[in-house]
Amino acid sequence: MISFKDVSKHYPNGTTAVDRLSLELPEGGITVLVGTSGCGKTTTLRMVNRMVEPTSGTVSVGGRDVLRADAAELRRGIGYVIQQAGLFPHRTILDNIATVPLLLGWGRRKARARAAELLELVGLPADSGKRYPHQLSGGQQQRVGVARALAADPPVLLMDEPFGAVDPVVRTQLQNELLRLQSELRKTVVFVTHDIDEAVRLGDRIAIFRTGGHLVQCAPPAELLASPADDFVAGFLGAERGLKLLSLSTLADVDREPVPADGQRWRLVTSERGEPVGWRDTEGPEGDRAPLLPVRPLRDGDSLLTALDESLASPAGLVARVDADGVLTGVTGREAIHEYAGQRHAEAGRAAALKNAAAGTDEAPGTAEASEAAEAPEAAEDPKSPDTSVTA
Ligand SMILES: Nc1ncnc2c1ncn2[C@@H]1O[C@H](COP(=O)(O)OP(=O)(O)OP(=O)(O)O)[C@@H](O)[C@H]1O
Repeated sequence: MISFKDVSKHYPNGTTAVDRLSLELPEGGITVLVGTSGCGKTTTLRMVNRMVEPTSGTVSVGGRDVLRADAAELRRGIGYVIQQAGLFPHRTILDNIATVPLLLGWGRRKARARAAELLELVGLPADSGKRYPHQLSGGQQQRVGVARALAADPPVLLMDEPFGAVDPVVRTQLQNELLRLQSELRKTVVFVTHDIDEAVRLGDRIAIFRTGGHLVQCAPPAELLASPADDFVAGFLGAERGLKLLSLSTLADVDREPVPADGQRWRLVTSERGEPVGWRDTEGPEGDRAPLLPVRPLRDGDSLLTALDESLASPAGLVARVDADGVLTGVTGREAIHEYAGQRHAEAGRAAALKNAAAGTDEAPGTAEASEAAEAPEAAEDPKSPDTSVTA
């Protein structure tokens, strides 16, 4: 869908912002560009909609060289979201969202109706449409920015640090919203961030750049975490790579074990409806009258990192697992989580090794050429990216 072939961007002052970049961005997936400040992420992003033109090489969208396209037409097919949303201050929220449909000549009524639909899609109340940007919170403005970018249903969405200016709680909400929207809309998204945790959460693939506009590695998050190409990537991913890898898996991936039977030390006490209410130490001096210790029941969709945390907090070393109604369905122990984490790590590492082997020795692991060369069937699957799954 989007492809960079040997693309460089040199500015007249001698700066090389992007240096011989070759990269294929999978259709319908989120590719996150990360790297140190000034490494060329924004320049790369802006070459997609031709806000910046490459000095050499070819950038194409949908098989078409962007330099041969009419710039205005090209941009209508590409949504663009920036930090601080960039809304027009003197237009209402509805009119902000309707900007591109109006430019496309949709007519006011149809454009407004589409804007109202989008307001709902991004989780804003209908009455916020009549307000002006300054009357919304920063997080709400970002949602409007996303709605505006999606208004004409473009196949491509460029997002340049869209959630960089909001607090961590709102940021997590916006990330969840984006993942929800993306599961419905399947846009080809290019997302720039400084935050590696954000990249791991959102990316089907992560491209890591280093100063001077060099792409160092591009791979699914699990593969990057299990097998960083070099010390720079490892440093960028930070400590606790194993834990970050756990955050990519869910509890559904690990088997349930039976709830401890009577006669075992820790009893999981449940309500009449079968909801876990606490752990009781039956071997303590108070026996069956011992006070209950807290339990935090988890569902299949909770991340394994959360599950590991709960297993450490649980006096029994067990996670209480419940169904959608909160009813106990079994438990999972620390050891099982640990064992699964080890396997996943090894699997992702093997996938990266296979890719390197298929690509020859002189390729950095996970660069575009390398990933094309190896579609290994036994590779690790990336849970977030059905379209790009088994990318090896
Ligand atoms: N118009 C310009 N003229 C000259 N140099 C530029 C211009 N735009 C960007 N640069 C330089 O190109 C390099 C890459 O810039 P770019 O904005 O793409 O980096 P970035 O990775 O997005 O940075 P940041 O994370 O800080 O936003 C930087 O050294 C920057 O100073």
